[in-house]
Amino acid sequence: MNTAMLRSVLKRSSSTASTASYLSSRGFSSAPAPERKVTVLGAAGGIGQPLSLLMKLNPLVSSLSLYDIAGTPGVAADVSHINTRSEVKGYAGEDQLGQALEGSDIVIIPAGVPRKPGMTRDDLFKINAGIVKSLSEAIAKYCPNALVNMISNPVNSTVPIAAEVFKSKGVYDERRLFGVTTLDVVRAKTFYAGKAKVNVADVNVPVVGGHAGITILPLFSQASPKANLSDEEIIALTKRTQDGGTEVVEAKAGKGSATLSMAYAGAIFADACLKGLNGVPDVIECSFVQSSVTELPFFASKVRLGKNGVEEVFGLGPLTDFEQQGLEALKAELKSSIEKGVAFVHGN
Ligand SMILES: NC(=O)C1=CN([C@@H]2O[C@H](COP(=O)(O)OP(=O)(O)OC[C@H]3O[C@@H](n4cnc5c(N)ncnc54)[C@H](O)[C@@H]3O)[C@@H](O)[C@H]2O)C=CC1
Ligand SMILES: O=C([O-])CC(=O)C(=O)O
Repeated sequence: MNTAMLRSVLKRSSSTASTASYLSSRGFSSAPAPERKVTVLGAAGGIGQPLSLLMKLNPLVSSLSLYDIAGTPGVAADVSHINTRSEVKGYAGEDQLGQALEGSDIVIIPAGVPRKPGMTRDDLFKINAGIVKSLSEAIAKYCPNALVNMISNPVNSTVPIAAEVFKSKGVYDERRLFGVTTLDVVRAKTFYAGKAKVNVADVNVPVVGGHAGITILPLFSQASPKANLSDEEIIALTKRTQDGGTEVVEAKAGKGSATLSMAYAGAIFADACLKGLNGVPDVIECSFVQSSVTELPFFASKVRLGKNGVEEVFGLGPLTDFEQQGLEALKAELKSSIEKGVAFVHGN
């Protein structure tokens, strides 16, 4: 995939018309893009490898730093031969983590264990909470101003863990911490396009709430282009979006969870963050961020990305009765996942 092809892929998947028009009419190919360092933590993993590939294809990246506990020299050597803008460096093991992070504008975190059939995302907490805590401590030390894109599950808890670590180190800026929920949006768009028989490239669907089971709430009433779907079809689409991760976990039958679609979604979200940092106007994506949209301290909704990360958190807009019920139903689980993350950092 050359730069033009990548741009066309990103254009097609953009959640906003303005982002799409930026890509088509105001791309950085003619004007030099600023230097940007992107670091992937967990770069040798199932998500990390294809995500590193996609970030290597992104012309907005000048330096690509690939870190894992092992295996990164090979991934970095491989990816580094691709003839695109960024310079690639691989770092393996904790003593190289500082170097990997220093000067990062964006840190993407797909480090941690994935689900096996029968597990919930919360079952990953035991292992991943500790991984995310120690990586967040390193980010606080080496690149406290970076935008953090949290992919590691359970996102509903790992984002609050990172927030508490950053607070404890005195570097928390709520505008710079994101739970990556883009895969929920990617799925909602795909499933909606199939059911509504519309061109998937034209589809937009906001997905709000969190990133696990019923906390994933797609707002199909706000989907565009409009389609005349029955209540039963909307219920089925909602359930399929909520269970999208489990669908992949079961199909992989013990060999992990979504990696390729997640790498794609992670690349879309990081690209949006880069554009925001670079001052591109009206870059809007859904993300799990600190929020006052509901009474919960973190919540996924549409956000506007800018030079400092989150510039604006959008409200939910008008909801149908079905969506309103879904919103009320998700709150208890999301609240307890957030509290579990906070409690983990404070040792209780
Ligand atoms: N937010 C989302 O929508 C999604 C999140 N995920 C989550 O992403 C995570 C990663 O999934 P996969 O890539 O499939 O798993 P994987 O097991 O294939 O890769 C994880 C990588 O993390 C590395 N790692 C472990 N501890 C580390 C540490 N302390 N520092 C740096 N790297 C470390 C491992 O060495 C491995 O290379 C899982 O928690 C999974 O549940 C997966 C799909 C979607
Ligand atoms: O389902 C999982 O465990 C991985 C994930 O978050 C997703 O695919 O949405």
